[in-house]
Amino acid sequence: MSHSEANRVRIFDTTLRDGEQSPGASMTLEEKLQIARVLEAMRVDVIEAGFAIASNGDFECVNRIATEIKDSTVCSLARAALGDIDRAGEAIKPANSGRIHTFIATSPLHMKVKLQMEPEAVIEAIHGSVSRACTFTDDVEWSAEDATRTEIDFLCRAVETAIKAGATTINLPDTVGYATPQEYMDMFKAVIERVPNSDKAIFSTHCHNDLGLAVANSLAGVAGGARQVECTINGIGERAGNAAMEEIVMALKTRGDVMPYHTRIKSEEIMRASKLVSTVTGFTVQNNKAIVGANAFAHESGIHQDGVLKAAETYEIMTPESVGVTKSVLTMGKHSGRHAFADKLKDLGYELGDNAFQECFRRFKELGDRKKNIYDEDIVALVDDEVATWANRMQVISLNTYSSSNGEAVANLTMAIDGDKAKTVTYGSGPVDAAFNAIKDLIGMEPHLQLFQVHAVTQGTDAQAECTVRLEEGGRTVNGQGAHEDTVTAAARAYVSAVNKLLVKREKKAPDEAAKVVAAK
Ligand SMILES: CC(=O)SCCNC(=O)CCNC(=O)[C@H](O)C(C)(C)COP(=O)(O)OP(=O)(O)OC[C@H]1O[C@@H](n2cnc3c(N)ncnc32)[C@H](O)[C@@H]1OP(=O)(O)O
Ligand SMILES: CC(C)C(=O)C(=O)O
Ligand SMILES: [Mg+2]
Repeated sequence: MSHSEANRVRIFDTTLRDGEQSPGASMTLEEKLQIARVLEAMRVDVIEAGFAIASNGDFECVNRIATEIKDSTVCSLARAALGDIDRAGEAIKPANSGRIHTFIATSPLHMKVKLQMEPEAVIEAIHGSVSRACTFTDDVEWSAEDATRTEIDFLCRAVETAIKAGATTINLPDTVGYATPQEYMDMFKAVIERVPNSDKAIFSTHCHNDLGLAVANSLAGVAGGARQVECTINGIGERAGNAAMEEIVMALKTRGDVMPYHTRIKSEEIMRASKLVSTVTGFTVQNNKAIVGANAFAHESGIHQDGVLKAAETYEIMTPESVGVTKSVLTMGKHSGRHAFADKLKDLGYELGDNAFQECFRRFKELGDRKKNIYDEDIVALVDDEVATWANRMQVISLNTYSSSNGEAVANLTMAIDGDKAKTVTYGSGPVDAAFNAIKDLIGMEPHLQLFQVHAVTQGTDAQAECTVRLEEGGRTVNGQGAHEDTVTAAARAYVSAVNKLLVKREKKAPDEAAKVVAAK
Protein backbone atom coordinates (compact mmCIF):
# COMPACT_ATOMS: atom_id res chain seq x y z
CA MET A 1 0.00 0.00 0.00
CA SER A 2 1.30 3.41 -0.93
CA HIS A 3 1.46 5.85 2.01
CA SER A 4 1.73 8.95 -0.19
CA GLU A 5 -0.16 12.07 0.89
CA ALA A 6 -2.20 11.77 -2.31
CA ASN A 7 -3.65 8.52 -1.02
CA ARG A 8 -4.35 9.68 2.50
CA VAL A 9 -8.02 9.62 3.48
CA ARG A 10 -8.95 12.16 6.14
CA ILE A 11 -11.42 10.95 8.72
CA PHE A 12 -14.09 13.51 9.58
CA ASP A 13 -16.04 12.27 12.57
CA THR A 14 -19.58 13.58 12.96
CA THR A 15 -20.69 11.45 15.92
CA LEU A 16 -21.25 14.61 17.95
CA ARG A 17 -23.34 16.30 15.22
CA ASP A 18 -25.01 13.92 12.75
CA GLY A 19 -24.63 11.06 15.27
CA GLU A 20 -26.42 13.13 17.87
CA GLN A 21 -29.27 13.65 15.36
CA SER A 22 -30.29 9.99 15.99
CA PRO A 23 -33.53 10.19 17.94
CA GLY A 24 -32.69 9.68 21.60
CA ALA A 25 -28.93 10.17 21.24
CA SER A 26 -28.63 13.63 22.80
CA MET A 27 -25.43 14.05 24.77
CA THR A 28 -24.44 16.39 27.57
CA LEU A 29 -21.45 18.70 27.36
CA GLU A 30 -19.40 16.46 29.62
CA GLU A 31 -20.26 13.38 27.52
CA LYS A 32 -19.37 15.15 24.28
CA LEU A 33 -16.05 16.26 25.76
CA GLN A 34 -15.31 12.69 26.82
CA ILE A 35 -16.01 11.42 23.29
CA ALA A 36 -14.01 14.25 21.71
CA ARG A 37 -10.99 13.29 23.82
CA VAL A 38 -11.21 9.70 22.62
CA LEU A 39 -11.60 10.85 18.99
CA GLU A 40 -8.49 13.01 19.39
CA ALA A 41 -6.59 10.05 20.85
CA MET A 42 -7.66 8.04 17.79
CA ARG A 43 -6.07 10.76 15.62
CA VAL A 44 -9.34 11.72 13.91
CA ASP A 45 -8.56 14.54 11.44
CA VAL A 46 -11.74 16.58 11.97
CA ILE A 47 -14.27 16.45 14.80
CA GLU A 48 -17.63 17.98 13.90
CA ALA A 49 -18.55 19.05 17.42
CA GLY A 50 -22.05 20.36 16.78
CA PHE A 51 -24.29 22.90 15.07
CA ALA A 52 -23.55 26.14 16.95
CA ILE A 53 -26.78 27.97 16.01
CA ALA A 54 -28.98 25.07 17.11
CA SER A 55 -28.97 26.04 20.79
CA ASN A 56 -26.85 27.73 23.43
CA GLY A 57 -25.95 24.25 24.68
CA ASP A 58 -24.70 23.21 21.23
CA PHE A 59 -22.71 26.44 20.95
CA GLU A 60 -21.09 25.76 24.32
CA CYS A 61 -20.21 22.18 23.31
CA VAL A 62 -18.48 23.31 20.12
CA ASN A 63 -16.74 26.11 21.99
CA ARG A 64 -15.50 23.91 24.87
CA ILE A 65 -14.32 21.19 22.50
CA ALA A 66 -12.55 23.84 20.40
CA THR A 67 -10.84 25.06 23.57
CA GLU A 68 -9.73 21.67 24.79
CA ILE A 69 -8.96 19.61 21.68
CA LYS A 70 -5.61 20.45 20.16
CA ASP A 71 -4.64 17.67 17.75
CA SER A 72 -7.83 17.42 15.67
CA THR A 73 -9.53 20.17 13.70
CA VAL A 74 -12.76 21.19 15.43
CA CYS A 75 -15.71 22.04 13.22
CA SER A 76 -19.20 23.52 13.53
CA LEU A 77 -22.03 23.07 11.05
CA ALA A 78 -23.87 26.14 9.70
CA ARG A 79 -26.68 26.70 7.21
CA ALA A 80 -26.22 29.16 4.36
CA ALA A 81 -27.31 31.90 6.68
CA LEU A 82 -25.15 34.69 8.02
CA GLY A 83 -26.39 34.24 11.58
CA ASP A 84 -25.48 30.54 11.51
CA ILE A 85 -22.03 31.24 10.14
CA ASP A 86 -21.23 34.00 12.61
CA ARG A 87 -22.29 31.75 15.49
CA ALA A 88 -20.16 28.89 14.15
CA GLY A 89 -17.19 31.27 13.69
CA GLU A 90 -17.56 32.46 17.27
CA ALA A 91 -17.81 28.89 18.60
CA ILE A 92 -14.63 27.61 16.92
CA LYS A 93 -12.59 30.73 17.75
CA PRO A 94 -10.46 29.09 20.49
CA ALA A 95 -9.48 26.11 18.30
CA ASN A 96 -5.90 25.41 17.29
CA SER A 97 -7.40 24.44 13.97
CA GLY A 98 -11.05 25.36 13.40
CA ARG A 99 -13.38 24.68 10.48
CA ILE A 100 -16.77 26.02 9.45
CA HIS A 101 -18.90 23.52 7.57
CA THR A 102 -21.67 25.28 5.68
CA PHE A 103 -24.25 23.54 3.54
CA ILE A 104 -27.29 24.04 1.38
CA ALA A 105 -29.41 21.57 -0.54
CA THR A 106 -28.94 21.46 -4.31
CA SER A 107 -31.45 18.81 -5.47
CA PRO A 108 -34.52 20.10 -7.35
CA LEU A 109 -36.83 18.61 -4.72
CA HIS A 110 -35.10 20.21 -1.74
CA MET A 111 -34.65 23.57 -3.44
CA LYS A 112 -38.24 23.79 -4.59
CA VAL A 113 -40.14 22.26 -1.69
CA LYS A 114 -37.97 22.72 1.35
CA LEU A 115 -35.94 25.85 0.73
CA GLN A 116 -38.46 27.35 -1.67
CA MET A 117 -35.56 28.94 -3.48
CA GLU A 118 -34.76 29.28 -7.17
CA PRO A 119 -31.52 27.57 -8.25
CA GLU A 120 -29.92 30.96 -8.93
CA ALA A 121 -30.68 32.07 -5.38
CA VAL A 122 -29.04 28.91 -4.10
CA ILE A 123 -25.90 29.66 -6.13
CA GLU A 124 -25.84 33.15 -4.59
CA ALA A 125 -26.35 31.71 -1.12
CA ILE A 126 -23.41 29.37 -1.66
CA HIS A 127 -21.17 32.26 -2.62
CA GLY A 128 -22.37 34.43 0.23
CA SER A 129 -22.13 31.76 2.92
CA VAL A 130 -18.72 30.42 1.95
CA SER A 131 -17.31 33.96 1.62
CA ARG A 132 -18.65 34.86 5.05
CA ALA A 133 -17.19 31.67 6.58
CA CYS A 134 -13.78 32.57 5.11
CA THR A 135 -13.75 35.73 7.24
CA PHE A 136 -13.46 33.48 10.31
CA THR A 137 -11.14 30.74 9.11
CA ASP A 138 -9.35 29.63 5.98
CA ASP A 139 -10.59 26.07 6.59
CA VAL A 140 -14.09 26.13 5.09
CA GLU A 141 -16.06 23.08 4.01
CA TRP A 142 -19.11 23.34 1.80
CA SER A 143 -21.71 20.57 1.38
CA ALA A 144 -24.25 20.08 -1.38
CA GLU A 145 -27.03 18.54 0.69
CA ASP A 146 -28.83 15.77 -1.25
CA ALA A 147 -26.01 15.80 -3.84
CA THR A 148 -26.89 12.32 -5.08
CA ARG A 149 -30.32 13.54 -6.24
CA THR A 150 -28.91 16.71 -7.78
CA GLU A 151 -28.64 17.30 -11.54
CA ILE A 152 -24.98 16.91 -12.40
CA ASP A 153 -24.66 20.20 -14.33
CA PHE A 154 -26.09 22.17 -11.45
CA LEU A 155 -23.94 20.26 -8.95
CA CYS A 156 -20.80 21.16 -10.93
CA ARG A 157 -21.82 24.84 -10.99
CA ALA A 158 -22.49 24.84 -7.27
CA VAL A 159 -19.16 23.16 -6.48
CA GLU A 160 -17.25 25.56 -8.71
CA THR A 161 -18.95 28.50 -6.96
CA ALA A 162 -18.07 27.18 -3.50
CA ILE A 163 -14.41 26.65 -4.41
CA LYS A 164 -14.22 30.09 -6.01
CA ALA A 165 -15.63 31.61 -2.81
CA GLY A 166 -12.89 29.91 -0.79
CA ALA A 167 -14.09 26.42 0.22
CA THR A 168 -11.17 24.02 0.59
CA THR A 169 -13.27 20.90 1.24
CA ILE A 170 -16.23 19.92 -0.91
CA ASN A 171 -18.61 17.38 0.53
CA LEU A 172 -21.08 15.55 -1.73
CA PRO A 173 -23.47 13.81 0.66
CA ASP A 174 -25.79 10.95 -0.04
CA THR A 175 -28.16 12.60 2.43
CA VAL A 176 -30.97 10.06 2.12
CA GLY A 177 -28.88 6.91 1.52
CA TYR A 178 -30.22 6.58 -2.01
CA ALA A 179 -27.10 6.05 -4.13
CA THR A 180 -25.48 2.81 -5.21
CA PRO A 181 -21.69 2.47 -5.00
CA GLN A 182 -21.22 2.71 -8.79
CA GLU A 183 -23.35 5.87 -9.02
CA TYR A 184 -21.60 7.47 -6.08
CA MET A 185 -18.15 6.77 -7.52
CA ASP A 186 -19.22 8.08 -10.93
CA MET A 187 -20.56 11.29 -9.39
CA PHE A 188 -17.17 12.08 -7.79
CA LYS A 189 -15.32 11.23 -10.97
CA ALA A 190 -17.62 13.47 -13.03
CA VAL A 191 -17.51 16.45 -10.65
CA ILE A 192 -13.73 16.28 -10.18
CA GLU A 193 -13.23 16.01 -13.93
CA ARG A 194 -15.70 18.69 -14.95
CA VAL A 195 -15.21 21.39 -12.32
CA PRO A 196 -12.29 23.52 -13.53
CA ASN A 197 -11.01 24.44 -10.04
CA SER A 198 -11.61 21.01 -8.45
CA ASP A 199 -7.87 20.60 -7.79
CA LYS A 200 -8.11 23.40 -5.19
CA ALA A 201 -10.30 21.34 -2.85
CA ILE A 202 -10.37 18.01 -1.12
CA PHE A 203 -13.53 16.06 -1.92
CA SER A 204 -15.48 14.33 0.82
CA THR A 205 -18.05 11.58 1.18
CA HIS A 206 -20.95 11.68 3.63
CA CYS A 207 -23.19 8.63 3.40
CA HIS A 208 -26.34 7.55 5.14
CA ASN A 209 -27.34 3.95 5.61
CA ASP A 210 -30.99 3.86 4.52
CA LEU A 211 -30.25 0.98 2.13
CA GLY A 212 -27.37 -0.42 4.20
CA LEU A 213 -24.88 0.95 1.66
CA ALA A 214 -23.25 3.77 3.65
CA VAL A 215 -19.85 2.11 4.03
CA ALA A 216 -19.77 0.64 0.51
CA ASN A 217 -20.74 4.03 -0.92
CA SER A 218 -18.08 5.84 1.13
CA LEU A 219 -15.39 3.48 -0.17
CA ALA A 220 -16.73 3.91 -3.71
CA GLY A 221 -16.48 7.69 -3.23
CA VAL A 222 -12.84 7.29 -2.25
CA ALA A 223 -12.25 5.20 -5.37
CA GLY A 224 -13.89 8.07 -7.30
CA GLY A 225 -11.39 10.61 -5.92
CA ALA A 226 -12.68 11.65 -2.47
CA ARG A 227 -10.00 11.98 0.20
CA GLN A 228 -12.15 12.73 3.20
CA VAL A 229 -14.78 10.40 4.64
CA GLU A 230 -17.46 11.64 7.02
CA CYS A 231 -18.59 8.98 9.44
CA THR A 232 -19.63 8.19 12.99
CA ILE A 233 -18.61 5.73 15.68
CA ASN A 234 -20.87 2.65 15.57
CA GLY A 235 -22.55 4.20 12.52
CA ILE A 236 -25.01 6.17 14.64
CA GLY A 237 -26.84 9.01 12.94
CA GLU A 238 -30.05 10.35 11.45
CA ARG A 239 -32.56 7.54 10.59
CA ALA A 240 -30.61 4.35 9.72
CA GLY A 241 -27.37 6.11 10.60
CA ASN A 242 -24.18 7.28 8.94
CA ALA A 243 -21.25 5.29 7.58
CA ALA A 244 -19.51 3.55 10.49
CA MET A 245 -16.01 4.86 11.06
CA GLU A 246 -14.64 1.59 12.39
CA GLU A 247 -15.77 -0.25 9.26
CA ILE A 248 -14.24 2.30 6.89
CA VAL A 249 -10.94 2.43 8.75
CA MET A 250 -10.60 -1.33 9.01
CA ALA A 251 -11.72 -1.94 5.42
CA LEU A 252 -8.99 0.40 4.18
CA LYS A 253 -6.45 -1.10 6.56
CA THR A 254 -7.30 -4.72 5.82
CA ARG A 255 -7.79 -4.43 2.05
CA GLY A 256 -4.94 -2.10 1.15
CA ASP A 257 -4.18 -4.57 -1.63
CA VAL A 258 -7.26 -3.48 -3.59
CA MET A 259 -7.85 -0.06 -2.00
CA PRO A 260 -4.46 1.65 -1.89
CA TYR A 261 -5.50 4.36 0.57
CA HIS A 262 -4.69 4.93 4.21
CA THR A 263 -5.94 6.90 7.21
CA ARG A 264 -3.93 8.04 10.20
CA ILE A 265 -6.42 6.54 12.65
CA LYS A 266 -5.02 4.58 15.61
CA SER A 267 -7.28 1.63 15.08
CA GLU A 268 -6.40 0.13 18.48
CA GLU A 269 -8.64 2.80 20.04
CA ILE A 270 -11.71 1.70 18.08
CA MET A 271 -13.23 -0.56 20.72
CA ARG A 272 -12.81 2.05 23.46
CA ALA A 273 -14.56 4.65 21.31
CA SER A 274 -17.35 2.24 20.38
CA LYS A 275 -18.01 1.30 24.02
CA LEU A 276 -18.00 4.93 25.12
CA VAL A 277 -20.45 6.04 22.43
CA SER A 278 -22.69 3.11 23.17
CA THR A 279 -22.69 3.85 26.90
CA VAL A 280 -23.25 7.57 26.47
CA THR A 281 -26.09 7.27 23.94
CA GLY A 282 -27.63 4.09 25.34
CA PHE A 283 -27.55 2.62 21.83
CA THR A 284 -26.35 -0.93 22.25
CA VAL A 285 -24.18 -2.37 19.51
CA GLN A 286 -25.72 -5.43 17.88
CA ASN A 287 -23.75 -8.63 18.58
CA ASN A 288 -23.02 -9.28 14.92
CA LYS A 289 -21.96 -5.69 14.11
CA ALA A 290 -18.78 -5.64 12.02
CA ILE A 291 -15.57 -4.81 13.93
CA VAL A 292 -17.13 -3.83 17.28
CA GLY A 293 -19.97 -6.33 17.84
CA ALA A 294 -19.56 -8.76 20.73
CA ASN A 295 -19.33 -11.63 18.23
CA ALA A 296 -16.93 -9.94 15.78
CA PHE A 297 -14.05 -11.98 17.17
CA ALA A 298 -16.01 -14.86 18.74
CA HIS A 299 -16.22 -18.36 17.32
CA GLU A 300 -18.70 -20.99 18.47
CA SER A 301 -18.69 -23.68 15.85
CA GLY A 302 -16.29 -26.54 16.37
CA ILE A 303 -14.78 -26.45 12.88
CA HIS A 304 -14.04 -22.72 13.14
CA GLN A 305 -12.70 -23.08 16.69
CA ASP A 306 -10.41 -25.89 15.58
CA GLY A 307 -9.20 -23.69 12.68
CA VAL A 308 -8.60 -20.66 14.90
CA LEU A 309 -6.71 -22.76 17.45
CA LYS A 310 -4.45 -24.01 14.66
CA ALA A 311 -4.02 -20.57 13.00
CA ALA A 312 -6.23 -17.54 13.75
CA GLU A 313 -6.07 -16.35 10.12
CA THR A 314 -8.24 -19.30 9.09
CA TYR A 315 -11.30 -17.41 10.32
CA GLU A 316 -10.04 -13.94 11.26
CA ILE A 317 -9.13 -11.38 8.59
CA MET A 318 -7.79 -8.88 11.12
CA THR A 319 -6.41 -9.34 14.59
CA PRO A 320 -8.61 -8.47 17.56
CA GLU A 321 -5.71 -6.46 18.98
CA SER A 322 -5.74 -4.20 15.90
CA VAL A 323 -9.13 -2.82 16.99
CA GLY A 324 -8.45 -2.87 20.71
CA VAL A 325 -10.05 -6.21 21.56
CA THR A 326 -7.82 -8.20 23.91
CA LYS A 327 -8.24 -11.53 22.17
CA SER A 328 -10.69 -13.57 20.20
CA VAL A 329 -13.13 -15.70 22.13
CA LEU A 330 -14.01 -19.32 21.61
CA THR A 331 -17.60 -19.33 22.84
CA MET A 332 -18.50 -22.71 24.26
CA GLY A 333 -21.83 -24.06 23.12
CA LYS A 334 -23.57 -26.94 21.43
CA HIS A 335 -21.66 -26.30 18.19
CA SER A 336 -18.25 -26.63 19.84
CA GLY A 337 -15.99 -29.58 19.17
CA ARG A 338 -13.41 -31.57 21.11
CA HIS A 339 -10.44 -29.36 20.18
CA ALA A 340 -12.06 -26.24 21.62
CA PHE A 341 -13.36 -28.14 24.66
CA ALA A 342 -9.87 -29.50 25.39
CA ASP A 343 -8.44 -25.99 24.99
CA LYS A 344 -11.03 -24.58 27.37
CA LEU A 345 -10.28 -27.28 29.96
CA LYS A 346 -6.59 -26.47 29.71
CA ASP A 347 -7.38 -22.78 30.22
CA LEU A 348 -9.43 -23.65 33.28
CA GLY A 349 -6.57 -25.72 34.67
CA TYR A 350 -7.87 -29.26 34.09
CA GLU A 351 -5.94 -32.22 32.79
CA LEU A 352 -8.28 -35.14 32.27
CA GLY A 353 -7.54 -38.68 31.22
CA ASP A 354 -9.09 -39.82 27.96
CA ASN A 355 -12.14 -41.56 29.47
CA ALA A 356 -12.97 -38.69 31.82
CA PHE A 357 -12.49 -36.23 28.96
CA GLN A 358 -14.87 -38.14 26.66
CA GLU A 359 -17.48 -38.37 29.41
CA CYS A 360 -17.16 -34.65 30.22
CA PHE A 361 -17.46 -33.81 26.53
CA ARG A 362 -20.60 -35.95 26.24
CA ARG A 363 -22.17 -34.16 29.21
CA PHE A 364 -21.03 -30.78 27.85
CA LYS A 365 -22.80 -31.46 24.52
CA GLU A 366 -25.93 -32.56 26.39
CA LEU A 367 -25.81 -29.34 28.38
CA GLY A 368 -25.32 -27.36 25.16
CA ASP A 369 -28.51 -28.83 23.74
CA ARG A 370 -30.45 -27.61 26.73
CA LYS A 371 -28.72 -24.38 27.70
CA LYS A 372 -28.30 -21.24 25.58
CA ASN A 373 -25.14 -19.82 27.13
CA ILE A 374 -22.47 -22.06 28.59
CA TYR A 375 -20.19 -20.11 30.88
CA ASP A 376 -16.81 -21.16 32.28
CA GLU A 377 -18.53 -21.74 35.63
CA ASP A 378 -20.86 -24.27 33.96
CA ILE A 379 -17.90 -26.19 32.61
CA VAL A 380 -16.09 -26.08 35.96
CA ALA A 381 -19.21 -27.37 37.72
CA LEU A 382 -19.70 -30.09 35.13
CA VAL A 383 -16.09 -31.28 35.16
CA ASP A 384 -15.74 -31.11 38.95
CA ASP A 385 -18.89 -33.16 39.23
CA GLU A 386 -17.65 -35.66 36.68
CA VAL A 387 -14.16 -35.92 38.18
CA ALA A 388 -15.60 -36.31 41.67
CA THR A 389 -17.84 -39.19 40.62
CA TRP A 390 -15.53 -40.85 38.10
CA ALA A 391 -13.95 -43.41 40.44
CA ASN A 392 -16.97 -43.74 42.69
CA ARG A 393 -18.66 -47.02 43.50
CA MET A 394 -22.12 -45.51 43.22
CA GLN A 395 -23.43 -43.30 40.48
CA VAL A 396 -26.79 -41.87 39.43
CA ILE A 397 -27.62 -43.14 35.95
CA SER A 398 -31.05 -41.60 35.53
CA LEU A 399 -33.65 -39.94 37.66
CA ASN A 400 -37.20 -38.99 36.79
CA THR A 401 -39.34 -37.25 39.35
CA TYR A 402 -42.95 -36.27 39.33
CA SER A 403 -44.38 -33.76 41.75
CA SER A 404 -47.39 -31.51 42.08
CA SER A 405 -48.39 -28.73 44.45
CA ASN A 406 -50.91 -30.90 46.27
CA GLY A 407 -49.68 -34.43 46.54
CA GLU A 408 -46.79 -36.80 47.11
CA ALA A 409 -43.81 -36.72 44.79
CA VAL A 410 -42.50 -39.85 43.05
CA ALA A 411 -38.89 -40.61 42.07
CA ASN A 412 -37.93 -43.26 39.54
CA LEU A 413 -34.20 -43.83 40.04
CA THR A 414 -31.60 -45.99 38.29
CA MET A 415 -28.14 -46.22 39.83
CA ALA A 416 -24.91 -48.04 39.13
CA ILE A 417 -23.63 -49.76 42.24
CA ASP A 418 -20.25 -51.39 41.88
CA GLY A 419 -20.91 -51.78 38.18
CA ASP A 420 -24.42 -53.28 38.53
CA LYS A 421 -27.61 -51.48 37.69
CA ALA A 422 -30.26 -51.08 40.39
CA LYS A 423 -33.69 -49.46 40.05
CA THR A 424 -36.42 -48.27 42.38
CA VAL A 425 -39.56 -46.16 42.51
CA THR A 426 -40.04 -44.31 45.77
CA TYR A 427 -42.26 -41.59 47.24
CA GLY A 428 -41.53 -38.47 49.23
CA SER A 429 -43.07 -35.21 50.36
CA GLY A 430 -41.40 -33.37 47.48
CA PRO A 431 -39.18 -34.34 44.52
CA VAL A 432 -35.90 -33.97 46.42
CA ASP A 433 -37.26 -35.97 49.36
CA ALA A 434 -38.49 -38.67 46.97
CA ALA A 435 -35.08 -38.76 45.22
CA PHE A 436 -33.19 -39.05 48.51
CA ASN A 437 -35.59 -41.82 49.69
CA ALA A 438 -34.95 -43.65 46.42
CA ILE A 439 -31.18 -43.46 46.91
CA LYS A 440 -31.46 -44.72 50.50
CA ASP A 441 -33.66 -47.53 49.28
CA LEU A 442 -31.07 -48.66 46.72
CA ILE A 443 -27.94 -48.31 48.85
CA GLY A 444 -29.46 -49.73 52.03
CA MET A 445 -28.03 -46.99 54.24
CA GLU A 446 -29.79 -44.39 56.41
CA PRO A 447 -27.29 -41.56 56.88
CA HIS A 448 -28.48 -38.48 58.70
CA LEU A 449 -28.98 -35.45 56.40
CA GLN A 450 -27.41 -32.44 58.12
CA LEU A 451 -27.44 -29.88 55.31
CA PHE A 452 -28.91 -29.43 51.86
CA GLN A 453 -27.99 -26.32 49.87
CA VAL A 454 -28.68 -25.25 46.30
CA HIS A 455 -27.24 -22.38 44.30
CA ALA A 456 -27.33 -21.41 40.64
CA VAL A 457 -23.93 -21.58 38.94
CA THR A 458 -24.78 -18.79 36.48
CA GLN A 459 -27.72 -16.53 35.76
CA GLY A 460 -30.98 -17.40 34.06
CA THR A 461 -33.64 -20.03 34.50
CA ASP A 462 -31.55 -22.45 32.42
CA ALA A 463 -28.57 -22.12 34.79
CA GLN A 464 -27.02 -25.25 36.25
CA ALA A 465 -27.79 -25.89 39.89
CA GLU A 466 -24.95 -26.79 42.20
CA CYS A 467 -26.03 -28.69 45.31
CA THR A 468 -24.23 -29.51 48.52
CA VAL A 469 -25.38 -32.32 50.81
CA ARG A 470 -23.88 -32.98 54.24
CA LEU A 471 -24.41 -36.50 55.67
CA GLU A 472 -23.52 -37.90 59.03
CA GLU A 473 -23.22 -41.57 59.94
CA GLY A 474 -21.62 -43.13 62.95
CA GLY A 475 -19.85 -39.91 63.89
CA ARG A 476 -18.46 -39.44 60.39
CA THR A 477 -19.50 -36.28 58.55
CA VAL A 478 -18.98 -35.72 54.82
CA ASN A 479 -20.00 -33.15 52.21
CA GLY A 480 -20.98 -34.12 48.67
CA GLN A 481 -21.47 -31.88 45.65
CA GLY A 482 -23.47 -32.35 42.47
CA ALA A 483 -24.21 -30.13 39.49
CA HIS A 484 -26.88 -30.41 36.83
CA GLU A 485 -29.32 -28.11 35.07
CA ASP A 486 -32.07 -30.21 36.67
CA THR A 487 -31.99 -29.20 40.33
CA VAL A 488 -33.33 -32.55 41.64
CA THR A 489 -30.70 -34.46 39.65
CA ALA A 490 -28.03 -32.14 41.04
CA ALA A 491 -29.36 -32.86 44.54
CA ALA A 492 -29.31 -36.63 43.93
CA ARG A 493 -25.77 -36.46 42.59
CA ALA A 494 -24.69 -34.48 45.64
CA TYR A 495 -26.31 -37.05 47.94
CA VAL A 496 -24.64 -39.97 46.14
CA SER A 497 -21.31 -38.13 46.14
CA ALA A 498 -21.57 -37.79 49.92
CA VAL A 499 -22.51 -41.48 50.26
CA ASN A 500 -19.42 -42.45 48.24
CA LYS A 501 -17.27 -40.43 50.62
CA LEU A 502 -18.91 -42.13 53.61
CA LEU A 503 -18.10 -45.48 52.06
CA VAL A 504 -14.47 -44.46 51.61
CA LYS A 505 -14.34 -43.43 55.26
CA ARG A 506 -15.96 -46.69 56.28
CA GLU A 507 -13.53 -48.69 54.17
CA LYS A 508 -10.61 -46.99 55.84
CA LYS A 509 -11.93 -47.90 59.27
CA ALA A 510 -13.68 -51.26 58.65
CA PRO A 511 -13.29 -52.61 55.09
CA ASP A 512 -15.57 -55.64 55.67
CA GLU A 513 -18.49 -53.55 56.91
CA ALA A 514 -18.38 -51.33 53.80
CA ALA A 515 -18.34 -54.28 51.46
CA LYS A 516 -21.33 -55.79 53.29
CA VAL A 517 -23.51 -52.70 52.99
CA VAL A 518 -23.10 -52.33 49.29
CA ALA A 519 -23.54 -56.01 48.63
CA ALA A 520 -26.81 -55.99 50.59
CA LYS A 521 -28.89 -54.61 47.69
C1 LIG B 1 -28.93 16.83 6.38
C2 LIG B 1 -28.72 17.36 7.73
O1 LIG B 1 -28.35 16.67 8.59
S1 LIG B 1 -28.93 19.01 7.97
C3 LIG B 1 -28.70 19.30 9.65
C4 LIG B 1 -29.90 18.93 10.40
N1 LIG B 1 -29.74 19.21 11.80
C5 LIG B 1 -30.60 19.93 12.48
O2 LIG B 1 -31.58 20.44 11.96
C6 LIG B 1 -30.37 20.02 13.97
C7 LIG B 1 -30.40 21.44 14.51
N2 LIG B 1 -31.47 22.21 14.02
C8 LIG B 1 -32.11 23.19 14.76
O3 LIG B 1 -31.86 23.36 15.95
C9 LIG B 1 -33.11 24.03 14.06
O4 LIG B 1 -33.66 23.34 12.97
C10 LIG B 1 -32.43 25.34 13.57
C11 LIG B 1 -31.99 26.15 14.79
C12 LIG B 1 -31.26 25.08 12.68
C13 LIG B 1 -33.44 26.16 12.78
O5 LIG B 1 -34.60 26.27 13.53
P1 LIG B 1 -35.87 27.14 12.99
O6 LIG B 1 -35.38 28.51 12.66
O7 LIG B 1 -36.90 27.05 14.03
O8 LIG B 1 -36.30 26.50 11.61
P2 LIG B 1 -36.80 25.03 11.27
O9 LIG B 1 -35.87 24.05 11.80
O10 LIG B 1 -38.23 24.86 11.69
O11 LIG B 1 -36.76 25.05 9.69
C14 LIG B 1 -35.56 25.11 9.02
C15 LIG B 1 -35.41 26.39 8.24
O12 LIG B 1 -34.08 26.43 7.74
C16 LIG B 1 -34.12 26.46 6.28
N3 LIG B 1 -32.95 25.76 5.83
C17 LIG B 1 -32.73 24.43 5.81
N4 LIG B 1 -31.50 24.20 5.37
C18 LIG B 1 -30.95 25.39 5.09
C19 LIG B 1 -29.68 25.75 4.62
N5 LIG B 1 -28.73 24.82 4.40
N6 LIG B 1 -29.41 27.05 4.45
C20 LIG B 1 -30.36 27.97 4.71
N7 LIG B 1 -31.56 27.67 5.19
C21 LIG B 1 -31.87 26.39 5.37
C22 LIG B 1 -35.42 25.82 5.95
O13 LIG B 1 -35.83 26.12 4.65
C23 LIG B 1 -36.31 26.45 7.01
O14 LIG B 1 -36.50 27.77 6.66
P3 LIG B 1 -37.89 28.60 6.85
O15 LIG B 1 -38.00 28.77 8.32
O16 LIG B 1 -37.66 29.87 6.14
O17 LIG B 1 -38.96 27.76 6.25
C1 LIG C 1 -25.31 18.54 6.64
C2 LIG C 1 -25.05 17.48 5.65
C3 LIG C 1 -23.61 17.30 5.40
C4 LIG C 1 -25.62 16.20 6.09
O1 LIG C 1 -25.55 15.79 7.21
C5 LIG C 1 -26.22 15.36 5.04
O2 LIG C 1 -26.40 15.81 3.92
O3 LIG C 1 -26.55 14.19 5.35
MG1 LIG D 1 -25.94 13.65 7.32
